[in-house]
Amino acid sequence: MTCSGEGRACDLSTQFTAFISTMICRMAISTTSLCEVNDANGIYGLVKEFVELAAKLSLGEVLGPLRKLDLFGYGKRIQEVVAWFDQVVEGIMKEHEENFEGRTKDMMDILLQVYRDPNAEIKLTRKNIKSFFLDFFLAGTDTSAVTLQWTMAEIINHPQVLNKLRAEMDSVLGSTRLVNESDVPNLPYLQAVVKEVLRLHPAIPVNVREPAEDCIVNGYDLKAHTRVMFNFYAIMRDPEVWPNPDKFIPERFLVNRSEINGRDQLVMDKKGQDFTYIPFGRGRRGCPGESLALTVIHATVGALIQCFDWKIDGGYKVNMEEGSGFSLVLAKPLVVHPITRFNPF
Ligand code: HEM
Repeated sequence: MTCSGEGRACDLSTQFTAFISTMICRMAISTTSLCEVNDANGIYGLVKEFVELAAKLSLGEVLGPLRKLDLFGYGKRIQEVVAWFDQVVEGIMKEHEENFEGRTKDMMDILLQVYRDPNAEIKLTRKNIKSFFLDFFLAGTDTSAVTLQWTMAEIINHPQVLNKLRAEMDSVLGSTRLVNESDVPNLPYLQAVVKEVLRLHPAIPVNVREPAEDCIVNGYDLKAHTRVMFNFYAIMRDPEVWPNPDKFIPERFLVNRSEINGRDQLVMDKKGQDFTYIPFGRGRRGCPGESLALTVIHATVGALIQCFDWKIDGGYKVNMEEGSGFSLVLAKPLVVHPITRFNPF
């Protein structure tokens, strides 16, 4: 709203990262003071550095026995970052232990309760809690933020999709109120758009698994502890499964109109319920944040569509080039001009 009021462009990439990081911090530790995206010593800064170093370290594994020498110093730096993260989270834990009266419980309070409970079914150590938070921030922030970027980029580049989304929202919500989470089941086209974005631009394009025992997968013998890489990106663009695999076609997830409540509606197709569609992985180690991520992404995209028109400088399309990093990112930041069309505040 501020960018729109001042008639200036807005860097949605940065805004989405800040938004998701703030949301996760609020849920996890009820504060946002340690979650500034630009604070190198805050939680997000540490997690970001950890990811970058971890990527360099895995690359260093190609050095074989030489990696033990830590030629580039990444191993030493990662230990320093982990020690600093440990210290920051220890501070948050102490603060939660000292001031828990009269507050709504957050995720840290619940984990500390289990840690203190001598009869708890699962014994948690302080280290377990810290590792959990590292995993949670690592896996939860960038993934949702980049999916929001790709979704807005695809919508801006496909005006016919934007018009269809607006028509659906107008018919379900009218023109006087903002979308909220409970509306999402009634917005199948919005769900299909996000689904198609996750097919084309999975936040985690490649995944690694390591079987604990010898096993056979698809006719291949795998020895225990063999690292296997899964290319989610290629699986979800397989032309044998997905016609026009590189095209953005949300309708592929919808079946023909049917009569529901006396009104014509689009209905979600079952497509994507198998191993050909796996943006969140599958099985025991599948993403535990899937429903949280989808809830936030649907409501956020819905609100951005309702409230603004989006213009690119010079009227060009968004550059969809892919960048490199832990998550599949847009190579260039998504900088756009929002023009207010509905202000619910
Ligand atoms: C669009 C957003 C997201 C995408 C595309 C995504 C995708 C994934 C994928 C592909 C995996 C690996 C699954 C596997 O190995 O089978 C994963 C794991 C994980 N995700 Fe997500 N994720 C998203 C959002 C979130 C959020 C919001 C959270 C929590 C706040 C979260 C927490 C986790 C955790 C903790 C793991 C590790 C699970 C484990 O190793 O057992 N994710 N995610």
